Amino acid sequence: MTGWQTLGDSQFGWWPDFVAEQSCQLWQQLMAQVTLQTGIITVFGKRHRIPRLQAWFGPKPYRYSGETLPPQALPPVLELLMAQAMERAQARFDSVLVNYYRDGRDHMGWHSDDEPELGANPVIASLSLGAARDFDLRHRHSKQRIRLSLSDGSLLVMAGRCQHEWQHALPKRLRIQQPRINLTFRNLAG
Ligand SMILES: O=C(O)CCC(=O)C(=O)O
Ligand SMILES: [Fe+2]
Repeated sequence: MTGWQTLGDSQFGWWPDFVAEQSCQLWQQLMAQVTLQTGIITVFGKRHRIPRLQAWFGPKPYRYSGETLPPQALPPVLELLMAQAMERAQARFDSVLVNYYRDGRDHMGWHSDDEPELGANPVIASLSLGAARDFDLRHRHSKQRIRLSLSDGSLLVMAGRCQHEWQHALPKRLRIQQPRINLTFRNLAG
């Protein structure tokens, strides 16, 4: 399944070979141009280290679970990838959240990207490099589940009412020892 697919009022786009050039070259450019940070979230008044590293680039701050990442200009490699992602997704992006999963212990829990600053029906493009990881989708009401494998060089786009109808997660995979980079392109400008 390559290209767009509609499920209810949600659209999913999938391009497994989105990265045409050498993905290891891209990996090296990202590592040279991006400073990764340990994120901290506050849950019930307690501060926790998030189970991955991250970096935020865009004209506005990014707020999540009591933490704020300041605005930061995109480095050249991310400007280029963002332009390519906009063309593919047929959408406008101005920001990117970089997630770095050091190994299969790093993960991301169930959530929707439904922060008000993303707008009503945000288009989010997710580019993956490195170790392939399972990506789970769960319908909020029917509880239907879909599992994708986000492979090296792939682009997944979530559009339409995706963030209302579905939650997603990147589960732990303890056998995986290689790292993975994920870039999620978003639009905060409105
Ligand atoms: O790493 C992934 O594929 C998921 C990232 C994600 O859901 C997010 O940044 O909101
Ligand atoms: Fe997400």
